[in-house]
Amino acid sequence: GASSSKQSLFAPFSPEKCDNPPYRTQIISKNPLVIYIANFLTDKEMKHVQEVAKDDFLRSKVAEDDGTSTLAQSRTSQSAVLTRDDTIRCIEDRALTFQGFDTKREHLECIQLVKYGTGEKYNAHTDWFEAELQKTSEMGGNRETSFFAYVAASNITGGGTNFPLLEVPRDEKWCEYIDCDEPWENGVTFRPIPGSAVFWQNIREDGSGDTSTLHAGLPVTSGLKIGMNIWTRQWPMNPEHNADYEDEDDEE
Ligand SMILES: O=C(O)CCC(=O)C(=O)O
Ligand SMILES: [Fe+2]
Repeated sequence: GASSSKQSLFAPFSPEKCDNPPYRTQIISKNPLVIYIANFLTDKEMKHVQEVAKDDFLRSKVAEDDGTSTLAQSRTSQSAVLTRDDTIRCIEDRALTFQGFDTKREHLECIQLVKYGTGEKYNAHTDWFEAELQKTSEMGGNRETSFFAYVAASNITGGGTNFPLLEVPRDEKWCEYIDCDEPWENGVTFRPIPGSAVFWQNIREDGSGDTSTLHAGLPVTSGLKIGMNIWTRQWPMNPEHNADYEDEDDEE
C-alpha cells in the first residue's frame, strides 16, 4: 500500500486557492513543439517542494525494455517523487490547463524532482518510450508531453538542458534563456533558471515518438541543480502503476 499514500487523487482540493504566477511563454520551435515558460513556478512553490522532498532523494533510474527501471551511468542524479499535496496539485493544475481543457489529472505521472551535484548529468535520451512494456494502457500509454522546470540552481556552472537536434534562429533575444556560448552545432541549451520551465511534445500526431526531442541534462560543473519533471501520459494511468518505481524506501 505504499503507492496509495503518494496519490490521494480524490481528496478535496480548491483550485481557486492556487497562487498562480503570471508566467510568460515563448515558442522556441513549432516542430517539435517546444515552449519556454518563464516564471512557471513561484518562489513559495520552489521552497515547498524542496522542503517536502528533502529526505526522499534516491539515485535516479532509467527505464528498461522489460518494463522495469535500473541504475545507470548515463543518469547520475538523484530523484524524489512528490506526494500530491495542495501546492503540488496547484502545479499539476497549471500544467494541465496549459495543455488544454480535456487533459485530466489522471494522465499525470507523480511529479518528480531530480537533483544534480557537481559532475552529475543525464545523457541524451528521449522521455518517450520505445519499449511496449513502458507504455501499456495501465501506464497510460506513452509520455505525450514533458515539462522540465528548474527549481534550484545555486552557484551553478553547467547543468543546462541541451536539445542537440533543435535549431533556433540565432538572435541575441534568445540569450536570456538559451546559452549563447554553446556552439551553434550543439543545438539549443536552456539555462537552468529557477522558476522557468521548458515544455515539449514527445509524441507526433500519428502516435509515434518524436526523435527530435532528444535532450540531455548537461553535467553540473559546479554548484547544485534541482529540476522538476511533469510528464503527461496519452491516457489516464492506473494509479497503482504511478511512481511505484521509486517507492522502495516506503516499504516497511
Ligand atoms: O536535467 C535536465 O536538464 C533534464 C532532465 C531530464 O531530461 C529528465 O529528467 O528526463
Ligand atoms: Fe528527459
